[in-house]
Amino acid sequence: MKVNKMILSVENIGKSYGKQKVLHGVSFAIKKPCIVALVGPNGSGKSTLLNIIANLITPDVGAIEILGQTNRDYKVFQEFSYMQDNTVLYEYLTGYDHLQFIASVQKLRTDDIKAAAERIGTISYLDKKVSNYSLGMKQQLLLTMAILNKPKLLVMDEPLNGLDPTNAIKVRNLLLELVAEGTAILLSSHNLSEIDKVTSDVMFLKNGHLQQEDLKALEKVSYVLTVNHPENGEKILKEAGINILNRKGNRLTVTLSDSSINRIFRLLDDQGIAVRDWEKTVFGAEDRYRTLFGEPETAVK
Ligand SMILES: Nc1ncnc2c1ncn2[C@@H]1O[C@H](COP(=O)(O)OP(=O)(O)OP(=O)(O)O)[C@@H](O)[C@H]1O
Repeated sequence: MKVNKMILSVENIGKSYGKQKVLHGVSFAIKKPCIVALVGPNGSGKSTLLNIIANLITPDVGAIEILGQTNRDYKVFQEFSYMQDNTVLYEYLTGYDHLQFIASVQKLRTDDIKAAAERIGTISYLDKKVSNYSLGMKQQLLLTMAILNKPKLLVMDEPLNGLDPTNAIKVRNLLLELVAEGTAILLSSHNLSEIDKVTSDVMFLKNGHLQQEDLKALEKVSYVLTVNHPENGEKILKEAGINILNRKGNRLTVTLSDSSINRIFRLLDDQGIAVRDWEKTVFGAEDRYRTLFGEPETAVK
């Protein structure tokens, strides 16, 4: 019988730098090709965790397995890839030099370099030195390096950094294509609206503790209604059991689980309250981040 191997297993990882405890008992698993996002404020330990997974940092406690093998076994690197930030690039080498180095260490073919570079769109500038690359070109070279070995697990530190909207769309599409081809992706990002577009599976790192959530399960639809009598409107909706998130000026924010917006319009209309405008929003990664980390709300217009 064929036993399906876990793609990534992170078990009880703890790490301190001197007296500062950065990660506490972090555990999670990725069982199938999908995109999982790691989110947390600056200094929350995201890079430390990714570096531990890639065996660049040794944890104080805990164990990592990639495709059923310990991450200390060099063989896992044939099926694993880690895209770090552009500080790992050598300015005085060309893009091709970087790819050739990986290909020779991993015993890949020259054809693999060409295929990866064509796929990402780096082929036209591979013979230029990295010192001549823009931020976006460096990011694309890092991506080409990351997919060269057709990894089963791809870990990415801020892959959406420094990309213009056109390239951000390309990278998003690439990530979704890779998942369809059987790659599991763990990525850290500060770009919460980009995360919302590729996954609802988000892990939040807060004070070294990990909280894994499926945002789809938490998804709430809310409506901001502009009404002529907000106080009365709030009272009527509350009495009808509708959850009012807040009232600011003449705007009421209501969250809906099973009630329909038409019921709300009817309730208000029956009492002579006019809805002058309304806007629908869906609870996403950014809203969850604010709930957890208390970021200030966007100013109400
Ligand atoms: N080598 C090190 N020695 C001492 N402290 C370190 C070291 N590396 C990281 N730290 C500290 O550990 C904490 C977590 O850092 P880490 O870089 O993992 O966070 P991060 O979430 O990736 O941050 P950012 O979003 O800013 O990249 C920070 O307080 C940082 O100062």
